[in-house]
Amino acid sequence: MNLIQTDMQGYSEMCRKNDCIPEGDYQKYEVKRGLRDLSGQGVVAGLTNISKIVAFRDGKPCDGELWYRGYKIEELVHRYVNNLYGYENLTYLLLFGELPEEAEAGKFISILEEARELPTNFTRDVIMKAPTRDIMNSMTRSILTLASYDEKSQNTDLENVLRQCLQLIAVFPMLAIYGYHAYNHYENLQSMYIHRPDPEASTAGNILRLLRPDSRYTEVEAKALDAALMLHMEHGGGNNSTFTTRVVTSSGSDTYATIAAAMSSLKGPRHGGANIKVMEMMDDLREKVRDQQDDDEIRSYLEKILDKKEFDRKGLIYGMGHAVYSLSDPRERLFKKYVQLLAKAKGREEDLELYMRVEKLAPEAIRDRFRIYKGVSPNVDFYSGFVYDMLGIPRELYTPIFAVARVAGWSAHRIEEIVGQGKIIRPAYRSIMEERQGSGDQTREG
Ligand SMILES: CC(=O)SCCNC(=O)CCNC(=O)[C@H](O)C(C)(C)COP(=O)(O)OP(=O)(O)OC[C@H]1O[C@@H](n2cnc3c(N)ncnc32)[C@H](O)[C@@H]1OP(=O)(O)O
Ligand SMILES: O=C([O-])CC(=O)C(=O)O
Repeated sequence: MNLIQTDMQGYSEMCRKNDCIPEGDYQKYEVKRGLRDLSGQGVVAGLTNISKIVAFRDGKPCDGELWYRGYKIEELVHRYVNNLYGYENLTYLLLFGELPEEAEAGKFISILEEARELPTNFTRDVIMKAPTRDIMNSMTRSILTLASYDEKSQNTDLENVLRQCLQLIAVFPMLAIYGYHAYNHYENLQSMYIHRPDPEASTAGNILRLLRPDSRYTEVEAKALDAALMLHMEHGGGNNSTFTTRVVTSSGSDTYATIAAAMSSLKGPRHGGANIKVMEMMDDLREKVRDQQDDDEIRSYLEKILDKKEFDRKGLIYGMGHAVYSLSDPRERLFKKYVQLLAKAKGREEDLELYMRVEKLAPEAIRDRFRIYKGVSPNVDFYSGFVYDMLGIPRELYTPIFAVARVAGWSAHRIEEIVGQGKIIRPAYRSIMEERQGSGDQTREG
């Protein structure tokens, strides 16, 4: 161990020297960094019928739009917000392409309820072992281990994959929350309780039920969480975790390995992991900014983040910016309405005011620093952590709750990839390597 540690600095220097690609080479070879051009338009990697994201109209940045299977997200959320089972109805929509009639929705909900069961002793033998604060890792381990309990784990026939996806969708809340309880007990020395899911409750209701010692929650709380799930379920084929799903599916890999890969992508702080980072950043801001009503002081703190002098020194203001959206992220706008309602109900108006100041000041600070051709605005995760906090959900579960929602979108994309019998996804990396021996033909792709 010591030997490994002492040598790391020297090896790192070698990596920095030999892995550095000069910035200008991307322009020279016309390679789009991050597979996107300066205006945020991505390299088109596939076709999908599942959802659509709009950020430009007639070549100009516009307010963002998100559509699931032909329906605007605003319409879907308004339609289902009082239904309590919005997440389940939209899972049906994403997977099968149609909104379910009432009876069909009831049947589908019953299927999910029946599937909400873990193999015998799975909680004791897998979830409780080696507990970790990193619940995304704990869930990923559980997902991979579930394969050992499935006799048809490797079978990629559509019917089997659908069954596996529905089972994973159903048990994701249990993997997340039981993983949290194990961590909270063994690492935080708190009491442990493992509630069984309530067959009469929705996914959102069950998350709150499994989490709380007394299993109680209000209808308003379940509706707010259901709305959060609906907003996080799907975001096109190109987002990092869904693209991972499509890439791994295209190699012919099994459902467990594919979803585990998507989990590993989602947890990154530039993707789904941003929701925890926003909360930590806001804590840091509260500590460092003396007058939280002073815009100049807040702006100066945000600029220090961009200078890598504050917070995690990565230079990022979390919850801001998006790879595709320009003027706005429609999910953030919708979320804000719930935030306002909840903040009033929970007496958190002061916190909300601070969030709204950062929401206004951060895009200005980023715009002044970077040449962002498409504009920068708050994204879906700017407010999501604040909502979860008001619902009493611990931070360790923020990204896992995103995963509970997004596994529906990943499943839809895995199925679309399988039905479409896509080719293996294999883009090229242009090699700028210098040959050191012999002459031979120059290899142009790697
Ligand atoms: C569910 C989701 O995944 S939503 C996104 C959640 N992620 C975050 O909130 C993390 C903070 N935001 C970011 O890191 C970025 O905005 C991303 C990763 C989401 C998108 O990044 P990009 O595609 O590079 O965005 P864009 O092309 O508009 O950025 C232009 C420049 O502004 C920078 N920038 C964009 N957003 C931010 C930000 N929030 N803080 C600091 N710099 C930023 C980019 O790093 C980029 O710099 P570069 O030219 O030196 O590479
Ligand atoms: O689309 C993206 O790049 C990230 C995102 O907002 C999401 O996955 O919901």
